[in-house]
Amino acid sequence: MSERIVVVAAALLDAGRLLAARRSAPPDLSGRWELPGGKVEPGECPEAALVRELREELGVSAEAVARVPGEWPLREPYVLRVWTARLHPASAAPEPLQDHDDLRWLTRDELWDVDWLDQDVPAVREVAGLLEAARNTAG
Ligand SMILES: Nc1nc2c([nH]c(=O)n2[C@H]2C[C@H](O)[C@@H](COP(=O)(O)OP(=O)(O)OP(=O)(O)O)O2)c(=O)[nH]1
Repeated sequence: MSERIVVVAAALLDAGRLLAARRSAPPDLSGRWELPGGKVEPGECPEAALVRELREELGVSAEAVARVPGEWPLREPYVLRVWTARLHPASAAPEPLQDHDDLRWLTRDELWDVDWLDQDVPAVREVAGLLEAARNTAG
């Protein structure tokens, strides 16, 4: 039986918009859009991994807010878990420093304008529900 490796990804939210990142590698994923993140290292807690990946990949200072319910299989042995996250007030703006070549802040109505990785679609659907609920609460 193979060990599962958790990939943590951020639904980084700001003013009702979600950050989408376009992968620049590897070739089979490049050009497709994902939630930024990466593999949890041995002994690391998932929220810390998320903060580390966001710093390395986007140059931001951010924090995990809440787990998005669900877990989605990626290619073996990886599984995807998603947290909502927010930028700290003093954070730099995200830049595609590593693994990505473009970033977009998407409103609820723009969420499906990018070509998400197939395996990310169920996770993005969950996040869409959260954005919808937030919009309804905000009136
Ligand atoms: N970060 C991220 N990875 C995803 C998503 N969807 C998806 O299939 N993946 C895959 C791509 C990779 O095979 C794996 C995570 O790899 P990564 O390259 O982001 O992880 P990492 O930063 O820890 O990379 P490395 O240290 O191995 O170079 O999960 C997603 O939404 N976010």
